[in-house]
Amino acid sequence: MTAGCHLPASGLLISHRLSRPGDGGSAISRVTHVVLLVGLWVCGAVTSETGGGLGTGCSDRVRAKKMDKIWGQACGQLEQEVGANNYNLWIKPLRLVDLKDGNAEFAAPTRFLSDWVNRHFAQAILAELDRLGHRAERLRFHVRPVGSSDAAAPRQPRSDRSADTAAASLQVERSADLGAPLDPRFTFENFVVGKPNELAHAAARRVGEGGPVSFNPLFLYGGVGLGKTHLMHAIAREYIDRHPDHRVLYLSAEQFMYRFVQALKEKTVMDFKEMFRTVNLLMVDDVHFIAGKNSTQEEFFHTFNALVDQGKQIVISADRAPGEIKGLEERIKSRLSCGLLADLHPTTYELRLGILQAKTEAFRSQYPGLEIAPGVLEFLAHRITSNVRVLEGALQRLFAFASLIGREITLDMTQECLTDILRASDRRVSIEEIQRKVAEHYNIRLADLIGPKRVRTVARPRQIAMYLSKQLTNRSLPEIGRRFGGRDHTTIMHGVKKIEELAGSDEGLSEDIDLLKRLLEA
Ligand SMILES: Nc1ncnc2c1ncn2[C@@H]1O[C@H](COP(=O)(O)OP(=O)(O)OP(=O)(O)O)[C@@H](O)[C@H]1O
Repeated sequence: MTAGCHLPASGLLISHRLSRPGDGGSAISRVTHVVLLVGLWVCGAVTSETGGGLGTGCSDRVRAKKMDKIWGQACGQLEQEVGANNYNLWIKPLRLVDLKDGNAEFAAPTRFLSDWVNRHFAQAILAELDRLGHRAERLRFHVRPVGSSDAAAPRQPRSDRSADTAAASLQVERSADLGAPLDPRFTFENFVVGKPNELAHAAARRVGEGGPVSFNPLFLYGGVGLGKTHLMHAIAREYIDRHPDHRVLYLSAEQFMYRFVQALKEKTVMDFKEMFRTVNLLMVDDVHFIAGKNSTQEEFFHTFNALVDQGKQIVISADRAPGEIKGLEERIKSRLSCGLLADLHPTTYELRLGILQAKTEAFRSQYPGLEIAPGVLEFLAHRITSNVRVLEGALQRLFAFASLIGREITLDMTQECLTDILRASDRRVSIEEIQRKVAEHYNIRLADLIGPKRVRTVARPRQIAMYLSKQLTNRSLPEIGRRFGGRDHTTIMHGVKKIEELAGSDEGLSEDIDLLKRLLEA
């Protein structure tokens, strides 16, 4: 997809060239990370600059009527296809103004909305127009308040247009009442709680309730696919349900930067600030993205402070703790660490099994009548330890495969159908498993292995576990340190080096390590 901006005489025209259906994955299926944007910013700034008619006269009025009719026909089907929330939030505010030269031209209330539609719904819209016999290659957007003027209306005086801008703002704002286009699966009810995520889950629930702010920000962090986004969506959903009149802004740090840079370019920084500083709940995903991006960090810092000063809640997610994000300014690290840091730890066997059982229940309604043999879920929970996304994908594949061939899911089928996933998982072992195996092997308590005891009988196995964690996982030294009772990364480095040295001269130790590796990789 390519996008470009042109400035025709009548106003800002954003044009986007789209790949046709079949060129790539479905646009809708890619909508996983969602922004619920309830904002005045883009509306006010862009529309006041860019309102304007497409032309006047009788033929324009006829065309406008025709376009309304076509769009009316398309909308019914689109609503079904993208769901009521997405439809109300993103598609309903559009108005079709022309179909010509391979372009489907729309009036859109804000540039943000047009960008979003273009990224996520263009293929659905083009396909629907095609189905109705109006083939177009791409969408183009005239950014202006949709309700203010149609294709036939003359350009309005500036004072009238500002009233329309307010109307458009309201339209976008009201759409929040309809609910956010959040992933419907990412709810608290669907989140399986276990030891590794219980703190993060409890804190997320508290924020979702929207009571008095007790920790600000809530900082959720953890490795890939462990449920950060799931919890963020669940918070947003719960919060909106309980406070339909509040303003929630949920976006990735990348989007924050993009919006900020755009505001700088368009000299709309004040609107940007206004939008971010008037929300009740700000949620920023993947904050590590702004590391090293100085002016974005600066703006983020001020936004953050302004909201905290007003007692507004902030929720942040990242792949690691603030102190471990390289390139993040110290003052931001310190602000982010002021609230509650909730770590989503790697899953345990019990949690994985619980998640598999819950997902199996959900799949049963999708694949009625499919049986799953005893032991299959236990096998998967034991073998696939990398992350929940992979686990979920494996189960989905199994169900799809079994339903195709119409047979019960057995252990043999599982091994055959998931060879690649199992092989890839074999290479990944969790630090927790390493610790457990090492503790078992040396017959010491797991708590001692992780704890502060310095006696040799505990300290040496601990170093072996550190060494194996470095060798068999892709965790960084600080991450390993965290899982060894919050030890500093230099301690881990020292432990790893010590074992490397000793293994060269101590045959018994080297055999022990080989045996442990084989056990862990079995
Ligand atoms: N405890 C859980 N219960 C149920 N499903 C879970 C749980 N943890 C993760 N999942 C599921 O695993 C998948 C991956 O989770 P999610 O996208 O939230 O991970 P993430 O931590 O945001 O990963 P990334 O860092 O890659 O963005 C989702 O489908 C989510 O629903």
